[in-house]
Amino acid sequence: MKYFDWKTHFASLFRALHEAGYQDWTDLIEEQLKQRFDDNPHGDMARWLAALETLPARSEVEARLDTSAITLSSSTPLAKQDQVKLEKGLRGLMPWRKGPFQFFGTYIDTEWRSDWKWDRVAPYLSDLQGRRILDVGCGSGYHCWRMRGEGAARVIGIDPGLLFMFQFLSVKQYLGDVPVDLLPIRMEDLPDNLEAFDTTFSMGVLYHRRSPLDHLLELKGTLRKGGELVLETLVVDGPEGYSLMPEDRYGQMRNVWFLPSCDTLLRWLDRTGFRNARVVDVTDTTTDEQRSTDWMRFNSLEDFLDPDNPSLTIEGYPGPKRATVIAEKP
Ligand SMILES: Nc1ncnc2c1ncn2[C@@H]1O[C@H](C[S@+](CC[C@H]([NH3+])C(=O)[O-])CC(=O)[O-])[C@@H](O)[C@H]1O
Repeated sequence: MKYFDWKTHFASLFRALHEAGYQDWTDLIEEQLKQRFDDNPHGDMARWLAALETLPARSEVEARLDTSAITLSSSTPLAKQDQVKLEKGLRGLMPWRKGPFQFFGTYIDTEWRSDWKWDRVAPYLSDLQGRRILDVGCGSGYHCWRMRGEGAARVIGIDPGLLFMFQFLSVKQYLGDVPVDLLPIRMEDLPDNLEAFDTTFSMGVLYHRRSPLDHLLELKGTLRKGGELVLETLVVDGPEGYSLMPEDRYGQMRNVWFLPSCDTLLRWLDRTGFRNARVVDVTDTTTDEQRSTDWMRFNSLEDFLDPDNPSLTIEGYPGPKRATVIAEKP
């Protein structure tokens, strides 16, 4: 079994947390990472590590973090055998869901056009320059890179999906010591009331939580006073107070619990102590934004909608519509 040297990998994050006075938090994360990587390693980890190691070394890498595809380039062209290695390594990290990315000319057309979500959210954010940011449920870290591209001082993404972490590392290993990290942990694993972040994002996570109000309270606890919450989630049409709980799956997704109306969502934010909550965007998710590609060959949104009426999910619920809400912690 190949060993992932997580202590070395996360050393600069641990150092930064320690310097910021978060020693308890560091100890807690170290314990969780030890469990994930040493005590109970995922069965595919050796394969993912091998894929990562297959990626060819490159010098003088330049990154563009402010364009629709996170783009890595270098001044010297890739030799033929390195091109083969690059393709093999990146293919070894499939399925690629959140992106897109561009690795030295190889474009990863991910299942999701995550850049479209970013374009909907970004115009409404407080300036990210110099901010400390938490991105809960960050997937491959695509949006974490975009946040850094907007000048964030430190970005921490958390997501329990380990393949996402290896996809994230495929970018990060070319960039050296950048203050952007992805921790493979869940929101519930963070200490309560960290009050450490200027902006916390939770995009695409609330409907996966059985207890959405507790999720909002947990998010509030991560923010400093005056910090900003950016919440994006599935919503349904309906009056204040209304929310849909699917009988079982929603659009074939398991673990979908509450889909509130926008007004209900605003009330939830108000009742959990946020201020100035406002809906800044509501958009139907289309099969142009979420679809199967050469880099994610499983079924996608088109297969999860009613073939006779694509405005409904295959289970007969209203099709996916997502709202973005911004609010402050008083
Ligand atoms: N308890 C949890 N704690 C942390 N993460 C979780 C938890 N439960 C699920 N996740 C993670 O939240 C992400 C939700 S996807 C949104 C990605 C990105 N934010 C996007 O907006 O494109 C949306 C979707 O696929 O439905 C997944 O990567 C989960 O592993």
